[in-house]
Amino acid sequence: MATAAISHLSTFPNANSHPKHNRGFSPLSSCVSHFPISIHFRSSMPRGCPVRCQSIDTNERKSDRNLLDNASNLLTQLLSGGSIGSMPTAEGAVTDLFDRPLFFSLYDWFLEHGSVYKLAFGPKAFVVVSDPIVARHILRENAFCYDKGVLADILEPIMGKGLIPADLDTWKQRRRVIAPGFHTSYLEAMIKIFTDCSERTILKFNKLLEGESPNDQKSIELDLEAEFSSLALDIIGLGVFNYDFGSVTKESPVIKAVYGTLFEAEHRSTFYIPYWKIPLARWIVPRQRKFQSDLKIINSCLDGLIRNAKESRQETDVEKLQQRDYLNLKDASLLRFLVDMRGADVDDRQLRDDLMTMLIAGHETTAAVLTWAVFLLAQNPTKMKKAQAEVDSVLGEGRPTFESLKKLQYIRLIVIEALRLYPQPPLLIRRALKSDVLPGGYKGDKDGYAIPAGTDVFISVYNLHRSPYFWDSPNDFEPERFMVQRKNEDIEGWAGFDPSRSPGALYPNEVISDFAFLPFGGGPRKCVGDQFALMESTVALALLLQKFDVQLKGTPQSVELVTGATIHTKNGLWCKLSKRSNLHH
Ligand code: HEM
Repeated sequence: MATAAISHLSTFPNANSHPKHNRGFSPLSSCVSHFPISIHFRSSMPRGCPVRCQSIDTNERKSDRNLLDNASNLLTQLLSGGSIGSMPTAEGAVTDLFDRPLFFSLYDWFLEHGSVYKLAFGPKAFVVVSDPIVARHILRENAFCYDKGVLADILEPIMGKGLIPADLDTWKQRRRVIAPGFHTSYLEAMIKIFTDCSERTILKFNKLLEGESPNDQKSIELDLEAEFSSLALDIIGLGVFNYDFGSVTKESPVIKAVYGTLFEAEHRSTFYIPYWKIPLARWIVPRQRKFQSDLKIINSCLDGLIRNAKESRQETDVEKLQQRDYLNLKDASLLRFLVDMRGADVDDRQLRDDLMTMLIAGHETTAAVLTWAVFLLAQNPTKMKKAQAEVDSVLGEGRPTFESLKKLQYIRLIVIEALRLYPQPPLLIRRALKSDVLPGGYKGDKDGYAIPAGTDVFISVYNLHRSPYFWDSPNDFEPERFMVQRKNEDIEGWAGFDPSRSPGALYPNEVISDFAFLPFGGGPRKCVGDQFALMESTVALALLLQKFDVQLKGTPQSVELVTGATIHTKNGLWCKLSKRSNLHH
């Protein structure tokens, strides 16, 4: 049996001032919970473990166990958690949850207990999955045996019946209508929007550089996480409902309301008691009153946009809609598509839920990808230079197009590698609607593991992406790893990496890797915006590197991680930005 297997994908032959830090909000206000979790686990990273989470000595942890942990495990055995099958159990863990982000602890227990284990947590137990074969079973093969569990409860007040929390009937209906909206001509038109918005950000940086002391100023210090957040907000507004937040350059009540809502989503995902469900809480608790008022501001903005789109409706068949001349349309947005589609009439409330869901789902996730890509590149100057050389040779000083994106292979792989090391969200959440038998997975029980209806499952994408069984040097930043093809010969039930399973794919995905790489989930609930987000990140990163050299302001260790759902920094990604010294156009 091979111990370590395959980490590589082949080349793709066919692939030819953010509210949180500078607008007077709390540092958490930018931290969108795309898919939040109902356990409080916000914390800083362990000292000396900034980027790479290594396993902590098990004995040391066991001796640290305290009463709380033991009591919690006893409870788990006595109550519902004890009824979850025969799998290994991670015990004595509760204190770990408070010291650092949950996904770090889940990684250590994965190495200790294997790729399917039970996490005893007070009266509840969760099954933690870190194996591609088991993930494939839950997400694809038996997908409709699971729903989103606690996630849906938290998101419903914000997203209503949008795709992420929607019940199965609504989901089926809306997914069929929304997914075709992300067709190729739409994505090509979006590249122009990604470029326009990125250029606005770059102009701002240039102005800051030339600003106060035009002669001396060689570099500026900036929180790039905040800047990426503004950029991603502007892009999602234009792409989804043709609304320019203009947040790169200004503040507005709507922008503040968006961040307020995101802040509340994160708060809810990390707070034990859902006090907001108590009658009258929404009127009495000040932060709940603020949340209601933020929602009202966003909703009335979205309602206005829906009204306008409906007034100018031109009803057309889907095929005709996809053939429109997107590059020259004044409004190429998804809202236009959804409103104009023949036979897809929905009430305004549903449309608003759809838009809100995409606004939230597509904003901080993409900002996080850019943040970690820069964080990783800044620590690897040779790779940064290699990326810049690619941008110079493909783009020169020009703007990206769909064609040039195909040639920016290294930039695309940097984006992908950033998503491997920092998946957003690091955990996928499911609840079993019926009893099920999970496969044992690699090195697991051959008979699998029976779980009863109601079992909460975490698929740890973080563990999958850093699994020593499926990746070489799993904690290293190696975008090149995706360019080497190797076949799996040793792991039964896992098909290995094979790009021919997804011909023409610009980016490695879960099909090519047979669920070892899951940045956008998989199966029927897979992200609808994956190509949008990947192209957006590629364009923004390419344009940044075209113009600037980036260094971290402090040490990598000083960048502390926190997570509500996306992995983000505690105090911003402070960088030094200077104009490229090696421009050779
Ligand atoms: C890098 C950026 C992004 C990442 C990492 C990401 C990740 C994900 C993941 C992992 C899921 C599956 C969740 C699950 O199975 O529980 C998902 C679902 C979803 N994402 Fe994204 N996403 C990103 C960007 C976007 C964008 C730009 C949009 C829209 C414009 C979007 C819209 C959605 C929607 C609507 C769903 C729910 C799909 C369904 O249940 O049918 N996402 N995303």
